[in-house]
Amino acid sequence: MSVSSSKPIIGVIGGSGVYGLDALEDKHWRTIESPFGQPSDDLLFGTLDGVQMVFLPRHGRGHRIPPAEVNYRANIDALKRAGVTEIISVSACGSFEKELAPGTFVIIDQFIDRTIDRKKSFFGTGLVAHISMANPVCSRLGDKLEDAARQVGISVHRGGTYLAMEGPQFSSLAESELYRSWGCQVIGMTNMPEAKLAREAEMCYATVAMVTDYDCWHPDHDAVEVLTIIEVLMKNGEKARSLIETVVPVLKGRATACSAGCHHALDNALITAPEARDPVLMKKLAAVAGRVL
Ligand SMILES: CSC[C@H]1O[C@H](OP(=O)(O)O)[C@H](O)[C@@H]1O
Ligand SMILES: Nc1ncnc2[nH]cnc12
Repeated sequence: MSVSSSKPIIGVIGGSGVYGLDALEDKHWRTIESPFGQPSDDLLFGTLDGVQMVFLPRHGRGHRIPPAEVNYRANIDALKRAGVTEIISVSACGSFEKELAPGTFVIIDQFIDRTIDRKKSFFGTGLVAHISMANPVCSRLGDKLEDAARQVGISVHRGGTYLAMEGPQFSSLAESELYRSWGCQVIGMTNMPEAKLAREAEMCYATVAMVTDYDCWHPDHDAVEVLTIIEVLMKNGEKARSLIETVVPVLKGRATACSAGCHHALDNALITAPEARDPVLMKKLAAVAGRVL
């Protein structure tokens, strides 16, 4: 069945402090295997307002996995195998702007990828693909998230560039100042290559970046500390939950493929001649790229 004729299945990737989704009905955890290795955890299946939902804790339950060791390919592949059509990434971030105070939710529209040691593509030797990342997130999903956030009274900022750093250490003052001078709004360690892989897998992807701190550039914050971040996240938990509960019923109305083109990202992306394609890699790509193989 093509995405356009199937019902939306909403995936939520929970970042730091978000390890479950209490609002789901008929919840059950299920292991999904991926040829790309082990996902961060089992996937939590359930429904919300009649919509099928799949939740994945990015760092695993108990926060076992650091940002650079998350198997982003296995996570996205597993969500695709579970039938997910749109992904909402809920992520903690530091802020580079005074106006984006802790507690603000930023609906990201751009990324700068400064991660260095992560597998960034499902494709490779034997099947090469080049997708567009000019507009790296789904604007349709972003619109719905913005509306829902406003509806439930969240302090929300639409648009912003997320600098993805390697971590796990927080940035130095010089790095923080550099990223500010580049015009970035927020910083985190996880949304790359996650967003690239979601695009390759033809899934809508949008990030709700929850500001937890001002990073180290801010005169009042000479250091970023995990305890402060978690404290802010816990305070935001309720807001994040009501955002999800409000946006999901709106998303269930989609009757055709994503109007922003996410579900057809691989149209015209494969460059390897059919006779030169590696059958082993093609088999691995059955879920991610099956529509065009
Ligand atoms: C716990 S602070 C640093 C940690 O939090 C963010 O994770 P996530 O994006 O999964 O919410 C940040 O990217 C770091 O991985
Ligand atoms: N200041 C920061 N830098 C990187 N990742 C973060 N996650 C939350 N706050 C962060």
